[in-house]
Amino acid sequence: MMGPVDRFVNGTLAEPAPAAPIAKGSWRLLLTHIKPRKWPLVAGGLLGFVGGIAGLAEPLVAKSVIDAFGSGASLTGPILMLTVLVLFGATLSAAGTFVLERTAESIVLSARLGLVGRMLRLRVPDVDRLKPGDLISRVTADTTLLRAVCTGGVTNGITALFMLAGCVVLMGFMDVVLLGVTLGVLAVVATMALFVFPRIGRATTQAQEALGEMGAVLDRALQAFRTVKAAGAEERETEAVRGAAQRAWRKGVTAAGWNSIAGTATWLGVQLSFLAVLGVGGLRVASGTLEVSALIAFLLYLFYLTGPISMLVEGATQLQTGLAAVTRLRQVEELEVESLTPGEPAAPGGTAPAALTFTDVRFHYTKDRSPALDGVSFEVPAGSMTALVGPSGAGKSTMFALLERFYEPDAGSITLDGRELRDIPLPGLRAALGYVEQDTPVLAGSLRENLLFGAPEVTEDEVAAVIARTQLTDLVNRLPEGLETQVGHRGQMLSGGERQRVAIARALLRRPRVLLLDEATSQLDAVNELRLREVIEEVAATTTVLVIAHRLSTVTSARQIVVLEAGRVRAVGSHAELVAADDLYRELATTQFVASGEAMAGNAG
Ligand SMILES: Nc1ncnc2c1ncn2[C@@H]1O[C@H](COP(=O)(O)OP(=O)(O)OP(=O)(O)O)[C@@H](O)[C@H]1O
Repeated sequence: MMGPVDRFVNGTLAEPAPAAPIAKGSWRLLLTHIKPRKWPLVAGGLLGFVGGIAGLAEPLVAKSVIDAFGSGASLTGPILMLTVLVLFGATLSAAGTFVLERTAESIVLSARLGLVGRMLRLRVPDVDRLKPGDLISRVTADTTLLRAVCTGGVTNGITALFMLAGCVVLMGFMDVVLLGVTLGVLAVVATMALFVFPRIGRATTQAQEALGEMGAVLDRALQAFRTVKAAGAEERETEAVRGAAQRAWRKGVTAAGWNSIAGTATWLGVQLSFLAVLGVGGLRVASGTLEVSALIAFLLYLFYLTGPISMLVEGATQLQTGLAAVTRLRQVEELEVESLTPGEPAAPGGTAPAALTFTDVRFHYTKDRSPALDGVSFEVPAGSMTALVGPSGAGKSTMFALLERFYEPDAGSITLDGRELRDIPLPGLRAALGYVEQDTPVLAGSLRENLLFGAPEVTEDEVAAVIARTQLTDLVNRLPEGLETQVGHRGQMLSGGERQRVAIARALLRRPRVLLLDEATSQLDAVNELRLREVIEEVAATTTVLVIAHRLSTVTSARQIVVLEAGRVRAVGSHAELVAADDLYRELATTQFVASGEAMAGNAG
């Protein structure tokens, strides 16, 4: 069966689809991240604000120091006060910055934990569609963008709004007409900003998407590291990563361009207001309706306004960046996750072998493709071995995927000991099934970690018993550090046969009621072949075994063999019966099963 990684290994990377617009729900999602930490954010903002006001008072105190020079009064008092004010302002500002940054880090952490918590519980069809590298970049890079929105976006924005409001009120006291002129000019600038901000958001989303693509290409190259080298594809893969990196750069530059337009427009707005106020104010002074001092004070306020307006623009920009990130987080957060709360055991019977039945099971991966399973019915009796055989693409792995409920059938019924699979809580169902995949069944880490992967609580005695059952004792004795030996990325340090038996041992340690075994297609040497056969036969004596068989030695030891072709059951029977009665089976047995013709003839006879 094709895994999610394979799906992205084909072909070169296409240009990403245009960035999804920032959806309305993103605002809500941004708030849900920020809301639980609103008080620390307010506290940090307030500390910074008060620190800033203390800074504003410094010139006044400095003035009294200078006045004291002139009048010959003692300097100690004013200097002491100035020192206290400087220290006070600096301490408050530093504390404010720290509280803000810490809160922002906490928001990033909780967004990451939330995503990570969902990631491994996503449903298989969704992960088939998404690229692993892109998912990783959502957890790492996109969450980081939330930091800026919390520190700059929210707090700067709120502080600036306060300052702006204060300033506008004071300007209104000075002269309402001039305030009208100022606001008129600024309104034009604000309208322009409304045009620019969504573009900053869109460019940021595209930059993040390109970054995700870069992660995806890197991931596929590292997953298939040996293949990349063997195929001499280093340069092409590097080029693909480079392409994605450059796309991220281009979009980053676009965002920077819009950013600078927003900044310049702000500056221009204030300058234009200044000219307009100077013109209108000059006329009013000339006509005697305004005092010169009021005009000067008004102009000073106008310059003071530059600060909060710039902060506001910066805040709005950062808000757009945060929204872009949140939009990408939201795409993952909206995916359904599997319910993994521990449920009742799969069915009464503890670890006793279970029977399986498929009744008229139909299943499509996608609606535009022909069905992978098209009315499949057969039974797997408890406590014996059933082999599934059929040409490539017949639907064998799909059956395992439906049994594990990675996908749900479109129609028909699958039961475990008479109980519909969909009525069994997922953890219980998966605990009842031991699943050995065909590819990469061994993970990086020690041999012990690999064995205990699905059952961390088993005893040493159980581990020893399963090692003996799966004929791994020699291997463990041979390895320099026994069970503690590191097996390398995907178990590279073990042979194919050993990997398969380690995976079987891992599945058995969960004491499954049915073992689903997707046999490796690779050729094993005679010793490993014999061992595998003995292990499977031994397991089948006490557990139900359903095996996707690629070896003659396996099919000949199966109680029954189910022949699949193009999603349908073609025949069911023993090896001898099928060799006699089914053309396809005979052909598979002579040409496809991994074994010599002599063995086949001998077994068939
Ligand atoms: N995740 C998937 N998404 C879409 N189509 C898929 C997916 N997995 C398998 N298929 C398709 O479904 C059909 C059955 O595939 P399946 O992997 O079950 O075959 P198989 O009998 O196990 O083949 P093989 O022996 O080569 O592993 C094939 O046509 C395959 O291309």
